[in-house]
Amino acid sequence: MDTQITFIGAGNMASAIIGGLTQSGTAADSITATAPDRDQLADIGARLGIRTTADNAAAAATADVLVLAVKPQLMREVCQGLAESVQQARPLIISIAAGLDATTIDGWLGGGNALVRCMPNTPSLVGQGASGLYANDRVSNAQRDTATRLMQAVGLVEWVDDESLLDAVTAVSGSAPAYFFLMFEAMEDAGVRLGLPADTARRLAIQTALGAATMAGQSEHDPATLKQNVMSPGGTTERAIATLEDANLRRAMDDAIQACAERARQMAAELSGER
Ligand SMILES: NC(=O)C1=CN([C@@H]2O[C@H](COP(=O)(O)OP(=O)(O)OC[C@H]3O[C@@H](n4cnc5c(N)ncnc54)[C@H](OP(=O)(O)O)[C@@H]3O)[C@@H](O)[C@H]2O)C=CC1
Ligand SMILES: O=C(O)[C@@H]1CCC=N1
Repeated sequence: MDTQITFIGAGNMASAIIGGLTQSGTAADSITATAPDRDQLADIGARLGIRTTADNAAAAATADVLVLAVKPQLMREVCQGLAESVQQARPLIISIAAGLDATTIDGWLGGGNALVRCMPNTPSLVGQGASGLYANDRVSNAQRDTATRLMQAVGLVEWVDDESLLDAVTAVSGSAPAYFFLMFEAMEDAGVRLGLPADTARRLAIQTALGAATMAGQSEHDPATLKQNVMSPGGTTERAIATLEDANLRRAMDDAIQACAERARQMAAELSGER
């Protein structure tokens, strides 16, 4: 029988991963998702063909892999409701919650669990996700492979040995699709100011990002060299890049990424106090 995967929570991130999994060949009937809202469940069930239920404990009882995908603020209550099933079935737990540390979640689940913390991102929906993973010391090599296979089905997987680095992963990839979406908004607005139709400006900006990302991923050159290759001396790009450097884009990006990681640490401190 296929590995049974249960998602507790069927929101943005869970549906992005589930959508990516079903598109990459995972059998829909091996996936179950739970949520309190039956309309939301009916929608995701109809869209993705997966099993759905509002009964968290029952869904956990039959899981080989249990993905915790609720908001961090709800995690304590949800885990405590799952503890009995988890203690009996002993699935591999994968938490995708920002901030919350493995020991806290394991404690809420009654302790002694093999637990992987994963920080994914929403491009998982189109098979272009990027996830950072950390395993606690109860996770076997076979379970590590299971977690790798699961998340590799929806994109890039990078393991970290130090759990605190997941806050950096959150800042550099988990939250980062939003940084690029902000950039697309800004580029579209600027293109419109120059007279382009909005949809043309949007398509050009998005395709350029896709092209630049694909090129940077495949090239033997680093991003600084690729950037230099676009900049003809005295030309247009040089002027644009100088403007961005003068506006201190690097500093703004560094501030944003440090603030994001700091917020993840803050959330962990706030929420683990409830242990
Ligand atoms: N969004 C993102 O880009 C990323 C999110 N994450 C993490 O993923 C987790 C989920 O975030 P996101 O998907 O954005 O949040 P959403 O609010 O979109 O999804 C949360 C889901 O949990 C459901 N839910 C609420 N209460 C319960 C309950 N008691 N039992 C079962 N399900 C419940 C919600 O249902 P309802 O809508 O009815 O309340 C909803 O389906 C968070 O911990 C976040 O830190 C990690 C990486 C990226
Ligand atoms: O904004 C958040 O808290 C979540 C975690 C990473 C992306 N979204």
